[in-house]
Amino acid sequence: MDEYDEEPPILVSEEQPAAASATSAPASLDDDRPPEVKVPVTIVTGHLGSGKTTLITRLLNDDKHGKRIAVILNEFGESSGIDKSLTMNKDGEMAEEWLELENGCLCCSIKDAGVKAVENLLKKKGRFDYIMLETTGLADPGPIASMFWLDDELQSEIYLDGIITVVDAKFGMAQLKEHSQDGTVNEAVRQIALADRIIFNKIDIVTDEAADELETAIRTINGAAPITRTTRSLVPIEQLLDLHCFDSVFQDPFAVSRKPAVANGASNHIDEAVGTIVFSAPGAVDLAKLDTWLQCLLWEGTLVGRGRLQDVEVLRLKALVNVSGDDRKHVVQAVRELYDKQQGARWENGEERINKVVIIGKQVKGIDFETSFRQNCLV
Ligand SMILES: Nc1nc2c(ncn2[C@@H]2O[C@H](COP(=O)(O)OP(=O)(O)OP(=O)(O)O)[C@@H](O)[C@H]2O)c(=O)[nH]1
Repeated sequence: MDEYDEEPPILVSEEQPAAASATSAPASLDDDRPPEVKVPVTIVTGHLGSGKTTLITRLLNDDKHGKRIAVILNEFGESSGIDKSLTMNKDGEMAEEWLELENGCLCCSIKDAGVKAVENLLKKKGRFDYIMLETTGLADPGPIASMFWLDDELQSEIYLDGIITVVDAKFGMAQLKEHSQDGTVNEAVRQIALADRIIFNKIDIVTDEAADELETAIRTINGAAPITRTTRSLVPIEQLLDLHCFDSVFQDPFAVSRKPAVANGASNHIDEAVGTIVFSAPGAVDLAKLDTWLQCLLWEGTLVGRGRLQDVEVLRLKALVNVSGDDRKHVVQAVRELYDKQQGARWENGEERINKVVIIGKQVKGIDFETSFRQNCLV
């Protein structure tokens, strides 16, 4: 694979001064080693009891994938089939013990799936070739995802493959309807908004109508992530691992987003404010203009040519862009105010060079991002 060997991706964050950030920030694929050397990390998130541990346990017990997966679990669920909690509290410090399974997989249960756990895991590099990281049910996966962009050491060793969100078919609707005390987007909605793939689990205990209603609500929030209905988180491995959601061209979100977003007013009681905007625009993008556009949107909350966006909060942005003078596709990924640009594969001969943008966030509906993009990002 030589797609990533020419130009480092750009990483920027609000904390970094804008002038320094875009060119000098560490890049996730910017060293000399081919990307294959880096270990992929998949974040598995989802509300309490949705089936995350069930999903990961299946993967651990499956030896057909031929991977030595290292799993960081927040805690072992009853269903894990692993009857030993491996976290011990030594003098107030968390000590980790890694359990090696028969098929070579490694497993560790900790209270906090943060940088430290991954750093400790990397000391065992060579003994695994994939990392699954389960967040707690109430976690916002945004900061966890961005730690793989922000931490220099981590991102030279590993890359974020994707975020998988498990949704509970039985309680998912109630979880989406919960209103957070401070009026911010609740965690269940956030977890869906950030997902690259959605596992719609526990289908066995709901009616088709209830499942359809919830799927419509999910689709209203995130119109881009493919949804797979499952029982006991049973999902083909190729829908979980090696998705390259963050560093390659995403699957055509246009196909799923064209589905009708709302049926029977299904989403009327959930946090309606969160939705997905998808648009495409022909033409070539000027990278500097695109940076300005993204920074205004993600850092300042303004849309170039339109001014301040009242109450808008971008939770996730993905774009495939045709950069002027470059025969490779560029992929933009943002999780809240952090964004990352990377070169992808070459445009095929005869392929239509079109820019595609997906924006998932609060109060984004009805805003004309497309016109602003066309007028301010193209050469
Ligand atoms: N009926 C039914 N039960 C399921 C399904 N998937 C998981 N469960 C059960 O739901 C419970 C919670 O599953 P877990 O996999 O532990 O969920 P989790 O998301 O890891 O839970 P937390 O770690 O508490 O957030 C367990 O008792 C599972 O056996 C399903 O598809 N159908």
